[in-house]
Amino acid sequence: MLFINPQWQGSGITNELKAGAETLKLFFKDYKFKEISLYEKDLETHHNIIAYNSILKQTEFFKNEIAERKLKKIATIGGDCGIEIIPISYLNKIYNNDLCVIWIDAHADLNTPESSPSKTFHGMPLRTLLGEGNENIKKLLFSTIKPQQIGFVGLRDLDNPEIEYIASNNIKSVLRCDYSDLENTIKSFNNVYIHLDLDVLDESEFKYTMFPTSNGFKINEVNDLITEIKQKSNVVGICITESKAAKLEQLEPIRKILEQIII
Ligand SMILES: NC(=[NH2+])NCCC[C@H](N)C(=O)O
Repeated sequence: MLFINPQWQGSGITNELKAGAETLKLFFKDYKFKEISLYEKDLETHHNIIAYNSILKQTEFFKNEIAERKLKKIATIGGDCGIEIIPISYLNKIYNNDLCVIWIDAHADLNTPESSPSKTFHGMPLRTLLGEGNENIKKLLFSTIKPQQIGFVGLRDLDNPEIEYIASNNIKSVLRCDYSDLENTIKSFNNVYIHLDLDVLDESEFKYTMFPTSNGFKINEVNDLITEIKQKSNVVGICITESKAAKLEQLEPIRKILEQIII
């Protein structure tokens, strides 16, 4: 099942990811997808999270859409990375924690509301999934994950508390975009979830993200990695986030990657 979740409120005060999701809807117009409704009121900061009430509501919308279907696989297009807390916690629950989460991203998204420098929720979803963060948001999770379930690929813009969390919890983090570096982590589980934030790509390859930066991966490298993970393991979930491309032609260079969403 393919979901399009245009949640942008987790990325801060501009709604460029909403336009990004509109473009992605056009890109995927021939596929059957379900769009998650937006709730764009209540954008004030509470509990150290920008647009707190709106994020709570959107998370609830997504949760309800997933809870009423008996899905074994979930594919999602964002929106911001904050949407991940629902499909990952759902799949982790139905596969009894036998789920490896491969997080291909320039950012670790491991902030708590207190440690976050920006107070934007898209920097917090993984820490939330690990069971820390805002209580009301945590109540919406289907389950929580453990640090050993995570494999980071391509982190290059971290906050100090994230660096400390990764080190003290011994989380696997590789800097090359190469399956062999991840093989042992993936093979410890029977099921895999792939998270792809498009900002892991080098800005010269794709710049339509909220944080385009240099020293990123090439489109082909990321596409090959996803292909290999799909060939060698049971991918039960995938999500692609943070595109603000406002025109279809801006998505053309990443067509192959976007088509990987079909699992
Ligand atoms: N999903 C993202 N693009 N996250 C960016 C997070 C940036 C920064 N680490 C923060 O927490 O504010």
